[in-house]
Amino acid sequence: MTGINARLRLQRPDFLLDVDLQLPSQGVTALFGPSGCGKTTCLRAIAGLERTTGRVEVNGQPWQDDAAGLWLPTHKRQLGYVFQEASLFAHLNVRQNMEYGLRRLAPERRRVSLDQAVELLGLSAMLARMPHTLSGGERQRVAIARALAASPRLLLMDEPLAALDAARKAEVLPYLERLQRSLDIPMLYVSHSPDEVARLASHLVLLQAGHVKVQGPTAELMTRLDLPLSHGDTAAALVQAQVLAHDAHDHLLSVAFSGGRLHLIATQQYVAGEAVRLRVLARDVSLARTRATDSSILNLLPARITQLAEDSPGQMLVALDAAGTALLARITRRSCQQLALAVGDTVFAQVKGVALVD
Ligand SMILES: Nc1ncnc2c1ncn2[C@@H]1O[C@H](COP(=O)(O)OP(=O)(O)OP(=O)(O)O)[C@@H](O)[C@H]1O
Repeated sequence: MTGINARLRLQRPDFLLDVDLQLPSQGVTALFGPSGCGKTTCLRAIAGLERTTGRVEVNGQPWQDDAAGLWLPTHKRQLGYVFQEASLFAHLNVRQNMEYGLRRLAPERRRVSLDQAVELLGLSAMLARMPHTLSGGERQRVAIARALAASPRLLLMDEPLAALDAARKAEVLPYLERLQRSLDIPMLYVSHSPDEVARLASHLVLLQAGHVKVQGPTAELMTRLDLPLSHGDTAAALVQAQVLAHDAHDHLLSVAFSGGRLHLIATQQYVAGEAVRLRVLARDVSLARTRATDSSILNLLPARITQLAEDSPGQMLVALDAAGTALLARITRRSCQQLALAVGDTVFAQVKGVALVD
């Protein structure tokens, strides 16, 4: 069976983990939830670092099956584990650190070469450097490359960016995005950051007090008003679109998606037909009853209201359906009342800002 299936149960004095995870065989799945909900425990249990009852199967390979009396120790599970802090060997340089991870790996099990890992994480210029001479972000890139070079069948990442400052995070994130595009190794990624989840994960598991609250495609769960990701300043919708044209003079990229056309500023060149993923923040979307013709806003989309909910005092969230693509708008309660918005109404979504995700 393909995919990752993990049925895990662990009773601690004050905590019960009881989850049944069914994750896709490719791409990044984010494990998201409040502190103490069991994210790290899940990862450790899948890695065999924590003994739980249940069953773990990774793309057809059983790692644990209580019914069959099977429990593989961690070193027999072909996995990579990246922690918050890169735990590199201080006395080994970058190349030696990476080679260390390969000692146990039989040549026939190699699916990612050392060179490929070096290339993917942009490490070629620092192979001879010692860990203490690297920045936090560089150390973390080495730790990820080391985990990859061991050719894992599953890459487990426990808040790999959490110990980095904003600038270093911004430096490492593109490498992670590249990994999920270039490799077919599934990744399970623990994060507290809605921004990271939106940028990296195609699938999402929301954990709450040791249980799965919901699991499914990220784009879908991010726009459900009954779930936490749709609230707050980072609330956003993900839009799958196709490049129509790129105007190099105005740096304006025009894309098409199910709900119509969007225009955004992009300095990089894009080719017509290219698939792009966009993020539209709820706070960048306002609503109008009629199609404004004298607005500076280029992006105006007809959409149907599917849900309304209070976000914070005085603020409302409006979930929209733009011909099959979910969008979110955050507007004031006053505007909502003045426009007398109700579920089922057709409105015009004025989109002030659109960001390219990859
Ligand atoms: N070694 C341990 N012994 C006993 N209880 C533990 C142990 N490790 C974690 N716990 C408890 O198990 C629960 C789940 O912890 P876990 O670290 O998996 O949560 P988390 O979602 O990863 O949290 P955070 O986001 O803060 O890292 C918590 O109540 C925690 O206090």
